[in-house]
Amino acid sequence: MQPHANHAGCPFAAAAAAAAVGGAGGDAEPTAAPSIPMAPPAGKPITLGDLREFPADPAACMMRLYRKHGSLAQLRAEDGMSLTFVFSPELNRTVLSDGKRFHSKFFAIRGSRRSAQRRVTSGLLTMNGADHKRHRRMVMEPFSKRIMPAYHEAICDLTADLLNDWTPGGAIDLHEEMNGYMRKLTSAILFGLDDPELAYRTGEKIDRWVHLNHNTGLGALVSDAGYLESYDELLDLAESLEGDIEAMIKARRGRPPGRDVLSILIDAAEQDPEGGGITDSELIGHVTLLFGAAHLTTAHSLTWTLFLLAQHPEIARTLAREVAAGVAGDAATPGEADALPLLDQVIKESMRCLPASGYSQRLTAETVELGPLTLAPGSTVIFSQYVTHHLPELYADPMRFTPERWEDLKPPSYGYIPFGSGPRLCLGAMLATTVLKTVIPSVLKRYRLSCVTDSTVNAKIVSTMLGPTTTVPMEVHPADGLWQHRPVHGNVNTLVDLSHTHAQPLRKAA
Ligand code: HEM
Repeated sequence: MQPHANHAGCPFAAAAAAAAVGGAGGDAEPTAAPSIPMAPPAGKPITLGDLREFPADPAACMMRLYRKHGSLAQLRAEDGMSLTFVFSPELNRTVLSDGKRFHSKFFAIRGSRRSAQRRVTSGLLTMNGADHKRHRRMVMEPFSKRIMPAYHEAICDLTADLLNDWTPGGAIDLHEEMNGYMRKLTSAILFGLDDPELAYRTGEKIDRWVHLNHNTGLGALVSDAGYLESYDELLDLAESLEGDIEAMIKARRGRPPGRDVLSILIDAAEQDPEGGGITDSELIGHVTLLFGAAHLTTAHSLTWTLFLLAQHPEIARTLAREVAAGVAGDAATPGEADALPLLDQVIKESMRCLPASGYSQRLTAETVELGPLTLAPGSTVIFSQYVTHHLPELYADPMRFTPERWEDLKPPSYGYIPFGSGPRLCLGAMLATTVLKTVIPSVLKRYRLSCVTDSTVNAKIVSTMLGPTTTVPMEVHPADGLWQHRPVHGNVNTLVDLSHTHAQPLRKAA
């Protein structure tokens, strides 16, 4: 049993924070233990401290390190274990574009070699080099542009169901609504619409499994004896999950090709021009990863975008007008959505201010010199969307939600990375953008949302994903254009500046 192990550079890296602190393990190259310095070596961007500061509050910890050291920083513990952070576009490029020296590693808990846990964690993120390249080409297939219309139909149907359940004058927890919506949508897109209940149940299991991976990782980190129990539960759940997905693979093989991701993947694997295809256990790993990668990231992005609109009434009102003028039916067609400039700016700005993927990480595959730092093989290097997106040299007044900045802003490459960049660029970016560009206009066509006065909205980067840790209470009103700013409490105010937003001017009305 190996609950302490390594992690992936992905929003799905459920136990990533814990694993990052756990350091190299699993089947990684061992990290050489450097001698223990009593004070940081002079001239090096090193802070000596407790590595648990990082998972305790990743955004605050990274911001502290950035303020102290600038774009390269290392947090080093007394025992010599360290986490190295890069924040600038140039250093992001160094780390993200070089898959040979900077490996992705799936999150900690891989299970023993023949366990179901090992197989469900055998997705793209455990692969590097030629293996990753070959599998990525096959896994890419269901996310190509020509397949998007099939998903758009499912997105519209489920959006209509969601919005039919809201009533003007009623209240919702936006966080819960968006999570539930994305669980249904991800299940439908991945596993098909012909057995939505089985698809949804499997989705629920994957969610639970992701959650347990995180808890088990953290439990191991803080030496909580309870983690052993959750580790057993995790292994049981992995077996049950594997059984469900195996049954679905078997059922798909007996049928004409379907339009869900699983069917397209089975097909792509059978036609792999290089031969080799995808084994069933690799398929199980890919599908589990895809679910985890898609669900919470997109749900958080939806929640943050609608929350930020409710906090910025001028922008919401102008966007609602743009939508009313540019969308003929209840839901925007892809063509209509692409012709809404403010919608595009709002989504870009929301993913800049509150990026659903707050950081990701790599492991050095060999000794690497990074500025004045020498990193031994197996060292953890973290890059952060949250910090890079708040660099004042890239984004004026970075704490403010200002969609109109995107009218003429062209950040340098690797300076705006909500979906990562380089050889591991998010495969679902187009799908996630289609979801955002369909759901947001549909909500605005039917409703106006306002935050509940004096409610508390807290947020944190958990398992690499920046999402709410509380409810996000909203009042639902008819689409009457009367958007109002209602202040909220909570630490979301430390992540994005929500003060005086009602007075914020919008330079150009749509
Ligand atoms: C708003 C929603 C999303 C965000 C913010 C997001 C973000 C990211 C980021 C930052 C990475 C790169 C991680 C790294 O370099 O370590 C990534 C990778 C990935 N994402 Fe997404 N993602 C989203 C939605 C999706 C969806 C909908 C899917 C698929 C259904 C998906 C599938 C993947 C996969 C498979 C990878 C790994 C690619 C590889 O290693 O080659 N993501 N995502």
